[in-house]
Amino acid sequence: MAHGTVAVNGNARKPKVLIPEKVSPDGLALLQASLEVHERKGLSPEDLLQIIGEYDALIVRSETKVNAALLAAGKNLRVVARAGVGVDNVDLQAATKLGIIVVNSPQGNINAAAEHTIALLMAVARNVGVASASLKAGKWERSRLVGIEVKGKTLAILGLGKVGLTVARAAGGLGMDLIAYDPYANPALAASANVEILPTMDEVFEQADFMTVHTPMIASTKGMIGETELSKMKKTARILNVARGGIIDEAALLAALEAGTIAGAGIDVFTSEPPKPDDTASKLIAHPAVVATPHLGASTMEAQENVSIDVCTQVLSILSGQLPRSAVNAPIILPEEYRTLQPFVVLLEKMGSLFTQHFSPANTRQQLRTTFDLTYEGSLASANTTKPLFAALLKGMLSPITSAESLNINIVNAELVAKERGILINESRSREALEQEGFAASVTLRARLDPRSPSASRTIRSDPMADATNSSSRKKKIEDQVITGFVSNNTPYISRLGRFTTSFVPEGTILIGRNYDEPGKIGVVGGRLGKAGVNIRSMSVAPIEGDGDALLKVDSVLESAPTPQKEALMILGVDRAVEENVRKSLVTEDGLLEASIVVL
Ligand SMILES: NC(=O)c1ccc[n+]([C@@H]2O[C@H](COP(=O)([O-])OP(=O)(O)OC[C@H]3O[C@@H](n4cnc5c(N)ncnc54)[C@H](O)[C@@H]3O)[C@@H](O)[C@H]2O)c1
Ligand SMILES: O=C(O)[C@H](O)COP(=O)(O)O
Repeated sequence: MAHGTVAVNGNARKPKVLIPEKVSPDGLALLQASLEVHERKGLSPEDLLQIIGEYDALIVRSETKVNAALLAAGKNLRVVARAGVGVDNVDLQAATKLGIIVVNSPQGNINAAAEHTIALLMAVARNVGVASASLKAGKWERSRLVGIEVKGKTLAILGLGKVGLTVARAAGGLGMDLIAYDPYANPALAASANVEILPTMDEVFEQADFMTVHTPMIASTKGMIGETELSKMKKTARILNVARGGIIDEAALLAALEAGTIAGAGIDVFTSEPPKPDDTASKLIAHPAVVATPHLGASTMEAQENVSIDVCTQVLSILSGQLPRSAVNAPIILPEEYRTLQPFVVLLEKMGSLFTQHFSPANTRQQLRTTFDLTYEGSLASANTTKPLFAALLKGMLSPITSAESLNINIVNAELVAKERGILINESRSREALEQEGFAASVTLRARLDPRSPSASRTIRSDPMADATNSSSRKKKIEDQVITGFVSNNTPYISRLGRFTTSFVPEGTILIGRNYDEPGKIGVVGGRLGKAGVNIRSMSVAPIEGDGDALLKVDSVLESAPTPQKEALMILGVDRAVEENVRKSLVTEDGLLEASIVVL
């Protein structure tokens, strides 16, 4: 059915859309012809709950709390559109369960957020806020309000994604030197913006005259700038946050400003918005060295026009049965492919996430590899399409480092997203039968060390010989970052991880430990986990792949070990999160050589 009408009790009616917040009229105008558009600002949550049942679409910004109760009351709701990026105010899980598509506008306000960052940068450098307040109070304080210039100063960018790069280009125009920390940044894009990517966060904090934060707000970035990080900054340094409240620990920032260990801050976002009078954020806002704005990053006429047109176009698409451009929770797989590919979609998503978490820079002290070989083996080599598998792998790879709203990956946009992120995945098919292994199909993901081809983000080779021909010349360049998986009885399994053969279900919180293959290791690890209140639910021990007796020769750290020793991998499913100090406590002479925690 077209979006012109929907059938209610056999009677056709125009679909209805509710807009309870200020959304630019430019997009709403697109809806008027075919939908009944109701702009109803100032509704209480109770009012909203009362009327939501009448509507087919809901368009919001960040203030409306689209919680599970509201979604459940929305009997006719097919789409919730967020006119902006952040979907923190939408219960995504509940929406997905109810089959309601949530869309957003991931690009529409990037420039506005970047320009706002530059506004805060200049305001902090030149005391614009204090000076304006002082003048309005009838004072003329020229000597007290001497500022600094930004030209020639070092701007450190934490998170070199869409906003971070736009800030970099503008700040480069102001004559600033640019450095960044972002383990997952696209090096080519960084170089094109004259940004030097530094390998550690410490170096970035030490060198910054100005630091600006543009990471997503996810578990790994929450409070990532605290007392320790701030103490590494120059006393003359200033810090900016136009990303999300809570990435910088507000109490630590206030303490650093009060102690004079940093010189100033420009803040647009807060842990709780609007901050309550007793919140630390309110003390921060009141501090004379702080320039603060009430979450205005996206508040420009242009950005509001962009996001409004973007989401309204998507509302029209969804109501007419088409795939939207930026659905936060859209299905990766079309119904007709569901039966055959769905279990492998799950496997590939898990493999991608496992790759990022296990082989992440935190564990290996290396950057995430950005060129991969993905081989479909056995019956999977004859699949009509591998697009959903490619999309699932990419989604899995990015999920541990990306907020939900930026993770809108589906079969329509996966290749483009990979290209934007600088991730090159070469797909190939190998029809060799796998029957002897006990399952019909498997998938192998292998990271490459060799220089990457800059052109395509997805290439497919169906000739298995192509791999064989090149394999010997490439062998030395390919390192141990390999994962193989298969599906049995609709359950995904990992059968190889790095140099180790294994068999485990990638599900829940898993501790992966590499150790010398000696008695007593499991006892040591189990004891230390037990002491920290962590129960082991499942366990498997994996020898080195292909040759359980192989001696350790490959790892550079261990090459320098006095006598080569056998190694094994310990894979423990645990019942709760393992704190960083507990993980570290496992890496000792009598314990593990290396430990990573992954959540799958
Ligand atoms: N104030 C506003 O009104 C406003 C407007 C738009 C966007 N935002 C916020 O700005 C932020 C950036 O948005 P974006 O569109 O550029 O996102 P993005 O996903 O394009 O970029 C985020 C970058 O952060 C990097 N990153 C992830 N974890 C990291 C870590 N631990 N250390 C260093 N880098 C890490 C990622 O690799 C990525 O390059 C988001 O938090 C977004 O919600 C705020
Ligand atoms: O997530 C976003 O898009 C920005 O933070 C802006 O939010 P807003 O639409 O409430 O201004």
